[in-house]
Amino acid sequence: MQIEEAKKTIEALTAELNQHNYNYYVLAHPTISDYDFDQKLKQLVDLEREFPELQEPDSPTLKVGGEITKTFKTVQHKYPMLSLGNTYSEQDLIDFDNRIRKALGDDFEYVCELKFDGLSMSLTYENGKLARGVTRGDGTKGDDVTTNVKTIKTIPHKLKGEGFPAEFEIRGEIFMHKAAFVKLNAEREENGEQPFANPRNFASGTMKMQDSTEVAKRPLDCFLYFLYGDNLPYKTHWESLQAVKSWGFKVSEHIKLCKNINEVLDFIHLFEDERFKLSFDIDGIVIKVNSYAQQQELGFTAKSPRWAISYKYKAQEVETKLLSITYQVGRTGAVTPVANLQPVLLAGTTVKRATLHNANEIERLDVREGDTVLVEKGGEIIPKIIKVNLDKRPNGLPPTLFTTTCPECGSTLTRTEGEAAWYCPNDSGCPPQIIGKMQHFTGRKAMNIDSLGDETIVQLYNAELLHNISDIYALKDKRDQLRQMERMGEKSVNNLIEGIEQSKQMPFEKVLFGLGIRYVGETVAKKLAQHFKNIDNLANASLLELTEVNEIGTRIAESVTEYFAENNHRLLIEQLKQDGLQFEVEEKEIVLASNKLEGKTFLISGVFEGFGREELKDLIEANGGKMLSSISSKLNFLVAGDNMGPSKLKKATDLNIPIISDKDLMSMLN
Ligand SMILES: NC(=O)c1ccc[n+]([C@@H]2O[C@H](COP(=O)([O-])OP(=O)(O)OC[C@H]3O[C@@H](n4cnc5c(N)ncnc54)[C@H](O)[C@@H]3O)[C@@H](O)[C@H]2O)c1
Ligand SMILES: [Zn+2]
Repeated sequence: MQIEEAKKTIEALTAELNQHNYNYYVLAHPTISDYDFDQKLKQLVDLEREFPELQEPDSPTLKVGGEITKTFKTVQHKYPMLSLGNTYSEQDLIDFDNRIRKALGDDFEYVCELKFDGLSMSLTYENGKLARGVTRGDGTKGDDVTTNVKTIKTIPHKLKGEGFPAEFEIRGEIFMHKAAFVKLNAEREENGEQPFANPRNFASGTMKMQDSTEVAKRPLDCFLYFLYGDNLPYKTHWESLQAVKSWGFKVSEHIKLCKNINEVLDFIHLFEDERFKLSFDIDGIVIKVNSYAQQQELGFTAKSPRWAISYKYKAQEVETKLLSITYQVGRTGAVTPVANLQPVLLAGTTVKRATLHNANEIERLDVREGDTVLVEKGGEIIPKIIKVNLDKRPNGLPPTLFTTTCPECGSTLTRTEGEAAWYCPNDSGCPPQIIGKMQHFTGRKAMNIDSLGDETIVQLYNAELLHNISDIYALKDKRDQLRQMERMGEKSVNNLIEGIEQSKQMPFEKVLFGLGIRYVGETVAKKLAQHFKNIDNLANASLLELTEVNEIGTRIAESVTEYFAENNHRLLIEQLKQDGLQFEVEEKEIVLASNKLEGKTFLISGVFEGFGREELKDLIEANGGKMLSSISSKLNFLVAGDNMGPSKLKKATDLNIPIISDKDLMSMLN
C-alpha cells in the first residue's frame, strides 16, 4: 500500500472505530458485532505497524475505549484500568506463551478465568467498608457510581472474615443474568422503549442511570477478579482470589490454575460448549500469569498488561434459508417483522425464527424472502440475521417491501417522523391490540387480577364477552354466560369476579400504568400520578406542563396528550370511574403536617437513601415550605442527596445557600 492510500485508510478506520466506541461505551447500543469491531481494530494496528509515522497519539489502538461522562463525579484511578489484548486464534495464544517463556523462562503458571461480558468496575474498600465504586471510564479517570453500585446485592457493603488490608481496590465485572435480561427487555419493548441487544448493554446502560432507585429494580450481579493494594500479603493472583472470597466477594468457581499453555487450551475447549449452560454471558477466557513478581517483570503496554491476554469465542453463526417474513402486532400496535427460517441447529438449539426488529433493519440488510442468510447467536439470546449471502441469491428476487397494512385487521399502518416502528392505528378494533391491552391491564404490575389470566382473556374475547377494558368490570352481570364456558365452574366464576372486584382498590398509579399509554411504563406512571394527583389534571395537562415534570420528555408528553385527545379513551375512563376504580392519589395523611417551613424555599437535588424526591417534596409542602425549580438568590435551602450535579453544587456554594441533607430537613420538622 502506498503511503497516501494508507493515510486515507487510517483516517477512515480511526473515525469509524471512534464512532463504534462511542456507540458501545457511551450509548450502550453498538451497531456492529464485536468480531467485526476487533477485525477493524486489528487492521488499524497492522497499518500503524507498517507506517509508524502515520500513527496519531490518540489513535484508538492506544486508548482504552470508554469515556467519562459529565453526569457523575469524575475520579482519578489510583491504578489505571486497562484493556486486555485479545485474539480469536489459538496460534496467537501459542505466540503469547512463547513471548512469556522468552522473558521468564519455563517456571511460571497461568490462571484461566471466564471473561464475563459486562462492564468493569473498580471498588475501593476502606477499613472493611465499601467506600467507592468507579467505572473504567477512559482508563485513567472514571465515573463515581457508588450509589448505583450499592444497590447490587452481591457486592458487600461491609466485609466479613479478617486479614483484609485497611485499604484496597478490587476489580470486577458487573453483569446481568440472561433470564433477567430476557424478562426486563420484554417489558421495555412492551412499554415502547428501545430494547437492549444483549445483557452487557443492558447492564452498562443501567449503571449510567442517575436514579439509583431505578438501578435497584434491575437485578445486576458482580464477579470479582483482581485485587490491588500496596504491600499485599499475597505472592500470586490465585492466592489473592481465595482470600477475597473469604471476605465475602463473589468469585467465579470456574477458574483453573494451569501449568502450561496446553492446560489453558483445554480450559478454552471445555468452555467452547459449556458457556451456553451458564446463566450469564461470557465472551471468552482470560489468561493471566499467576505470580505478582512475574507480572511486574512483564509490565504493560500503553493499553494492556503484557502478562495477560483474552481469548475470545467467535459468536456462533450458521447459514440457512429465509423462508418468509411475517409480521406481528403487539399490544401498542407496533408491527414487528419476524424472519421464518429453515430450521437449523445453532449453539445447541434449533432455530426457526429470528428477529428483524423493524423496517430500517430490513432495509439495512436488504434481506429478501428466498435469500440465504447468516444467523448469529452470540451474546444475544434471540438469534439474529447478520447478513445475506449474496452469492447464493437466486436471480430476480424482489426487494422486501415492508407491509403497509396490518396483518391482523387490514388497517393502513402509520409511522411517526423519526421513529423506527410502524404502527397499526386501529387500537379499538385490532384483535391483538385489544387482547394485549386487556392482558396488560390485568397483569401483575398493573391491576394484578390473578383470576383473569392471559388465556382466559383470549377465551372470553373469542366468546365475545370482552372487547374492551371496561367490559372486565361488567363480567359480574354475566355469570350465566361465564358458567357455560369451558373450564369455568361455579367456583372459578366466583373467583374471577371476586378478583376483578378487588382490583378496584388498586391505587391510581397502577390504573394509569394499566391503561397502556405508549411510553408510560411503571415508573413514568408513578411520576405522573404523584405529580398530577388525579386523572382529570393529567388529561387536561398541556405539553409544557407535562414536560415540566422531572424526567418526562417530549416523547412521553406527546404520547400522553395524544392518548387523552381521543374520545374513545375519555369514554373508557368515564366508564371505569363509574365502575369505582381509583383515579386519584389517595392523599397520605402526613402526620408531620405543620407550618414549620412557612416562608422558606427549597430545592431538592440528587438521590436519597430513605426517601423518593417526590416524597421529600410532599413533605416540604405539607409543612408550609415552597419548592423552587432552580438555584437563585431566592432559594433558602438546597436539600442535597448523592450524585448531585457538580454545577448545582458550585452555584449554591457561590450564592452562599445552605446545603442540607434529608436528615437536616427532618430535624427542622421536629
Ligand atoms: N461492537 C462494537 O461496536 C464495539 C465497540 C467497542 C468495543 N467493542 C468490544 O469491546 C472490546 C474492547 O473492550 P475492552 O477494552 O473492555 O476489552 P475487553 O472487553 O476485550 O477486555 C477487557 C475487559 O475484560 C473484562 N473482563 C471480564 N472478565 C475478566 C476477568 N476474568 N479478568 C479480567 N478482566 C475481565 C474487564 O472488564 C476488562 O476491562 C473489543 O474487543 C470489542 O470486542 C465492541
Ligand atoms: Zn391492526
